[in-house]
Amino acid sequence: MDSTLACLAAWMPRQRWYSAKGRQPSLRLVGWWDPPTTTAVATEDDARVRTFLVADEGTLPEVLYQVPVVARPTASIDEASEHIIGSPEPGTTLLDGPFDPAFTSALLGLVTDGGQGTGPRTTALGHPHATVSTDGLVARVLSGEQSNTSLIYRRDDGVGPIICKLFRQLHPGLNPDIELQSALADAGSPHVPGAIGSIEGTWPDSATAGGSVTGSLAFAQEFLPGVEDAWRVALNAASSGDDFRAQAHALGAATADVHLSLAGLFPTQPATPEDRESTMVTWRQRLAIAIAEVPAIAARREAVEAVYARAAGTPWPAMQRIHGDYHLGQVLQVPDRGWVLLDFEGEPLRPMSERVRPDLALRDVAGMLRSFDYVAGSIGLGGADRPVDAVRAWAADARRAFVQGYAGRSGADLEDHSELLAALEVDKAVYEAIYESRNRPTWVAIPLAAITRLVDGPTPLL
Ligand SMILES: Nc1ncnc2c1ncn2[C@@H]1O[C@H](COP(=O)(O)OP(=O)(O)O)[C@@H](O)[C@H]1O
Ligand SMILES: O=P(O)(O)O[C@H]1O[C@H](CO)[C@@H](O[C@H]2O[C@H](CO)[C@@H](O)[C@H](O)[C@H]2O)[C@H](O)[C@H]1O
Repeated sequence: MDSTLACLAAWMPRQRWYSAKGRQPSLRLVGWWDPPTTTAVATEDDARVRTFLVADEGTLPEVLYQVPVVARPTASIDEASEHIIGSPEPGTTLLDGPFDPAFTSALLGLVTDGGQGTGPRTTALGHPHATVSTDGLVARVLSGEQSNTSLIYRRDDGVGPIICKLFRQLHPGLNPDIELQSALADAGSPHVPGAIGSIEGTWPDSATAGGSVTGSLAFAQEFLPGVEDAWRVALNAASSGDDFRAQAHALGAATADVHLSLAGLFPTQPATPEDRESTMVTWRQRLAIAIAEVPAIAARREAVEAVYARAAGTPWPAMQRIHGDYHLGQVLQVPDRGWVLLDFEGEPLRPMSERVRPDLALRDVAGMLRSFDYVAGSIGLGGADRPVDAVRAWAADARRAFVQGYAGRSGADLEDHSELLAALEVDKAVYEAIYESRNRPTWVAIPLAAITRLVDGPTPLL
């Protein structure tokens, strides 16, 4: 067992989903679950599928990771495979589960047919949400920069594609990605993919002797094939100088639609003095972390605090459930359907307990406004042919059109909340500075420049 943990500890730091970049994990085994014996995997005798739940005690608070592995005889493995985790005992090799059909078929079976995976004081319960045919579906791992691991299941003829997201970091409670998107899809919103099923886990609670915790392990949705995400669409448009105003306007309207739906499906509440205080505390704590990790921000500390103080002195709209980490990469452009939103998990750097609370819908508006600036910033970083001023003008146009689309559909007058929106934009840029310094240090210049610009003279809304 120890050697399995040692294999995982050596391998995890190289994985995109591992959050403590640059540091070896200090792993404790919390539990594991094996798929039900009814799934296809049971018939493959030389593959053993096991999903480990391991806590990294080297971070505060500790992070609980979900790590599916497949053990196969070493003799049957291609040594050059990129998906080898290690060899815990002579003759056995552990492989990264999402790249092995024994795991991917077991996962799909649980999500679409139901059933229960089990291990010591650990279970994985499948909750099918829609009836789908899984005949002939073959899995591949979605490549790219992701906090989780997503598998796309499809047939050669393109029939029935499904995407199943395996949550890598586990938290108690229903994951907001499942909670919000399933509710929106069931209410008939065209702005999220259809829900197909999920897996709920129960594992030992490290905080209470003998206690257990229940939380989400995986979520499967309709996969929308052959579409581009809004980041790619916007980047192409900005690089070639194409007009993006109509698309940005429609994106603003779709965002407002989703906010209106969420406000109808989940409770809303007026922003109490306690809500304001806790938001201010979060803003200040985030600023302190950002200054510690990106010292250049220190020179702007007072100016940032002044923006926060101005926002605190204005009326706030009601709080409601929101997307929580809204940016262009979270939206797909789908022909004949319009903009479709994904990934309602909230900001990965924020504690889950905060992400599931009612929040300011303007936080999402601010997130998308920052994203238009990122388009310009990333083109600038890449040394593009287009003049910087032209790309900045493109971003300003997109910003205006998005705000108009949002205001038109929601009926909200954003000018009434411009101080609050400015503070949320600054807070998002502060978050991004932390995120980039940890994950993409060469991009940190984008949020840094934005902080300066935003505090020196707030960007006009329109
Ligand atoms: N239903 C879907 N249809 C098509 N593509 C999708 C779908 N869901 C996710 N994707 C693609 O997968 C990427 C990652 O998904 P996301 O939910 O944002 O994962 P993560 O939580 O790992 O960031 C998205 O940016 C999108 O390109
Ligand atoms: O998609 P995730 O939930 O993993 O979000 C995290 O990563 C994003 C980067 O992939 C990051 O977004 C930032 O970069 C985007 C361009 O790559 C840009 O469009 C966003 O506006 C910017 O915030 C996101 O902040 C982070 O939480």
